[in-house]
Amino acid sequence: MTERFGSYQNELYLQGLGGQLPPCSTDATKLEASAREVMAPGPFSYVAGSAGSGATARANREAFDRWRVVPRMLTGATDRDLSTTVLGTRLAAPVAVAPVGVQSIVHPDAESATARAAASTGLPFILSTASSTGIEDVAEANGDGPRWFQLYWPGDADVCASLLARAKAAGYTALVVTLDTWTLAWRPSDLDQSYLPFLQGEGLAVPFTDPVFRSRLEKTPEEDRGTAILTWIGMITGTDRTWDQLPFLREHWDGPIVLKGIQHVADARRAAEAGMDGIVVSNHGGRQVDGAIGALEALPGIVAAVGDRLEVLFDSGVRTGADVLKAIALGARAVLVGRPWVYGLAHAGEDGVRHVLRSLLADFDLTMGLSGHRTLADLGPDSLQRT
Ligand SMILES: Cc1cc2nc3c(=O)[nH]c(=O)nc-3n(C[C@H](O)[C@H](O)[C@H](O)COP(=O)(O)O)c2cc1C
Ligand SMILES: CCCCC(=O)C(=O)O
Repeated sequence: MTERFGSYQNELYLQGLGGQLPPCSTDATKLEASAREVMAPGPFSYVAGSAGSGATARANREAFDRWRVVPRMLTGATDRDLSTTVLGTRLAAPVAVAPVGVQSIVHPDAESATARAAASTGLPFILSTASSTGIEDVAEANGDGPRWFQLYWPGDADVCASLLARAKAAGYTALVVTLDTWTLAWRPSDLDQSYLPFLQGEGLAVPFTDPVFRSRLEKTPEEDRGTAILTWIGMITGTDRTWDQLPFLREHWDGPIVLKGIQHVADARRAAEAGMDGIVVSNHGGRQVDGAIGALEALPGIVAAVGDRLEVLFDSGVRTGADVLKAIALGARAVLVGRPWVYGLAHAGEDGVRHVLRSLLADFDLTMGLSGHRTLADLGPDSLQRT
């Protein structure tokens, strides 16, 4: 499966000849500034914001800057193959669309637009439990595209089992269990505006369409949206989870299971001992623990400790093709990308998401080639230098 992602560069130049400009910047580091212009203040600060002082979000970017690519020449890298297999899913490139909740606050087409854009670029779409579009509706929009399901683990075991059964039946092949957000962090940008996204718009379709969740309510979500939302938030936050509870997930999910939000080597080892199929080294894009290490700083040690026992994925701060290259060179099997495509969604719905994803892939493809790497297997610590 060789795909020329870099050809998007020519496509954009040619479109320019016809007077057509891209729907938003091709530079993900500029998208935040332009998204501020097109988004309402509450949704913008929710998406762009981070925990506390923002130190962790900054550390994520600084961590990428500390590593530099050392290009090689005359390696035959004009013909590249970026494909790989991640969690049993064959992918044209090692990139996935990170789970992001309540996308209806960003664009009315919400998760369906993102799921279509992901499918058309061949990247896995990861549906958040906190989505504004339901499990089955997103699966329909995603069509034949690869899709995984992200779980905020509800305290109510029957509700959890019901969500997992629906996700499985709707063709989501891997389960991504997010551990780092069992309650929301101190997020001053949201608090300054008293803005809680879950209370906006039509509500949360994943639980609202679930028969078991609905059976727990005195009034339906249609009759009393506020109580339904608060009941749901109560179910997915504050529950005391420990390592010994992971077998429950195995009992109810027969595909690959990945733990998202791992930063400590000891936790990575525990995930491997618990028989997990993978982990996502992530600090939730700096949105949870203020003052945490840059996520990329955690990656090499974790790969050294467990890389031969489970698949190590990575997110938090990926913005450019070089960032993808660096994370893969440091041992990640694939990266997840969050905010950049959310800004694409804000600018131009499905087209905006597709543009951001295709731009990242093109940048990655060209950077791979120009630095002399033909396949992902060519990447390793030798490709980088720490500055
Ligand atoms: C607006 C927003 C909502 C998010 N919602 C979820 C979610 O529902 N579930 C989840 O596991 N992670 C969620 N995340 C975290 C992302 O999956 C991912 O870890 C993070 O965005 C990666 O960092 P990046 O934005 O720097 O790429 C959210 C992130 C953002 C920005
Ligand atoms: C409890 C759902 C939290 C959504 C999320 O993950 C985020 O805002 O970062």
